[in-house]
Amino acid sequence: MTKAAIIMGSKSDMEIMNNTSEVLNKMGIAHEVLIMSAHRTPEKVQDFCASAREKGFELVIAGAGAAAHLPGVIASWTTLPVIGVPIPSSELNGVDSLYAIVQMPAGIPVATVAIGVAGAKNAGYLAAQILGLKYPEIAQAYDNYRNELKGN
Ligand SMILES: Nc1c(C(=O)O)ncn1[C@@H]1O[C@H](COP(=O)(O)O)[C@@H](O)[C@H]1O
Repeated sequence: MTKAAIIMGSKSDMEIMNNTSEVLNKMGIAHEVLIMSAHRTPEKVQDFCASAREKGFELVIAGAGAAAHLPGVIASWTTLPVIGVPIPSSELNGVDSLYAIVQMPAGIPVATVAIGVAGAKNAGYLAAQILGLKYPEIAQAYDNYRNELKGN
């Protein structure tokens, strides 16, 4: 059953956010990949958030670049946990998106990971750690991965 949503502000973010998909697949986490923008398609964001929990989503990973309001806006519309991935898509190379995503006001958190590919991968692993609290098979997949790392 689908547990996570990967959302990005533009299809131009896909190359980086594919890294999150790959990790979720490796961890056995069924997910949907969606494109929507707090700036360009605000109603789509609101509609998604309004029904996300009842559709079975348990966690949202949101990637955006430049003035990256998307993760914070999603966090404002839903109480599901939101992980934010800063995308280096502008002249400021993702520092703009990092600051936009990480500097949420108290009370409305977005769990912010590093800029770019490393952050996109870590968003997937963090999702596995969170969902692993409920699903033993996901916890096991993440443990297996960590044990693989020790072999390198
Ligand atoms: N930060 C946002 C939002 C948003 O926050 O709602 N919507 C699109 N974007 C970002 O704009 C960048 C450029 O997008 P285009 O390549 O489509 O011009 C992308 O990195 C996207 O995430």
